[in-house]
Amino acid sequence: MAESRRFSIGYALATKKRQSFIQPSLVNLARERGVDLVPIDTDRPLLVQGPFDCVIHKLYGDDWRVQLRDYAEKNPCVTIIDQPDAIERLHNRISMLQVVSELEIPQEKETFGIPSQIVVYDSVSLSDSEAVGALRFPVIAKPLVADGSAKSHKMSLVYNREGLLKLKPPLVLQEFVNHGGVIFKVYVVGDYVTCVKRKSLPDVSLEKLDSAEGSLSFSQVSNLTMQDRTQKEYYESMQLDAEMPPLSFLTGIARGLRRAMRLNLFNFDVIRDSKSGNHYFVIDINYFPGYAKMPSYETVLTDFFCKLVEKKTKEDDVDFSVGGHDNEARLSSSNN
Ligand SMILES: Nc1ncnc2c1ncn2[C@@H]1O[C@H](COP(=O)(O)OP(=O)(O)OP(=O)(O)O)[C@@H](O)[C@H]1O
Ligand SMILES: O=P(O)(O)O[C@H]1[C@H](OP(=O)(O)O)[C@@H](OP(=O)(O)O)[C@@H](O)[C@@H](O)[C@@H]1OP(=O)(O)O
Ligand SMILES: [Mg+2]
Ligand SMILES: [Mg+2]
Repeated sequence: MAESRRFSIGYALATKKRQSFIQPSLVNLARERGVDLVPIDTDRPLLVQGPFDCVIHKLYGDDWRVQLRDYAEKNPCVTIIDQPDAIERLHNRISMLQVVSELEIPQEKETFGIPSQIVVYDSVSLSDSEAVGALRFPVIAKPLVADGSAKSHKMSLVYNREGLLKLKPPLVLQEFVNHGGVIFKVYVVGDYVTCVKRKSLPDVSLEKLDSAEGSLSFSQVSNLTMQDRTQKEYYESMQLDAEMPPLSFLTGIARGLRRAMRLNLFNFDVIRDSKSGNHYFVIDINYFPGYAKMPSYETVLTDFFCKLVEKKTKEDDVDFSVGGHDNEARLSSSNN
């Protein structure tokens, strides 16, 4: 990167996300390496802001989509990370995991899939034996829409049919898989992939299943803050000895997902089936997750920003903007 040339990356993030992601340590490191991180004021039209070399964003709603589309049309050289249409797939818990089922990756020692699940659109279907008949209890009831609201993270562990009746569709009923209480969060930043362990829901024994009544509500069990994670109980209650899945296995899934979804910034949650030991389930994919909780996030993100702007200067002829059609080619070329 030429020393005199500086690059500007605009970020459009909700307040909570801005507070966690835009840390001085990230801003300073990026600045030292020639990249200025510039806030986008969401109360003013995007079109009058900038100039930017690149825009990163995590905002919901049609207004933002329209603004981005207009901006990209007028600024075709600005790289938009990521395309709203591609992000949209992650706002529905069925389309989110569909992409996992469609991945064609040779599976050897370690195998993966998604838990059995059905979508329920109305309360009548909750008492319909045919609709729920094929599911094995316990199940997790998840709101169908994953739109970033607190409501979209409210889940219930349901032990039996009775427990289904008080739920509020539209929702996804997904079979609960015993997995030893540990979840693997796989973070993807462009072609960088890393995995961390977090605490998850404990296994449900057959005795518990027989004796438990109805359902149990919970929300974001694995999304603890930095402060929470330094607490003694967190480490004590977690099986720190749980072995990580091989990184090459997770990287294979990550690359497949990145290519299929045409996304650069996401993470996915993986659990290991206690019954088999080398079969894994992908249970959730999140756009622009809590990267500040990822080890060395400043370096990883700054490397990604630098690669983006370097590539942009080298490949000005490749369209990576909203509505562009060359993403696939560009993603594959950076996967090497
Ligand atoms: N099928 C499953 N089997 C066992 N545990 C599960 C299953 N699905 C979800 N869980 C547990 O419930 C938690 C929440 O589920 P999920 O990750 O789908 O919700 P979320 O609100 O989208 O989470 P995030 O905060 O990662 O966005 C998981 O982290 C895991 O502990
Ligand atoms: O800040 P946001 O609202 O984007 O919260 C996201 C949260 O990140 P945070 O840790 O920065 O809060 C993520 O945590 P990790 O997977 O990394 O643990 C994950 O829970 C996403 O599902 C959340 O996105 P949402 O689904 O609500 O849009
Ligand atoms: Mg999750
Ligand atoms: Mg999620």
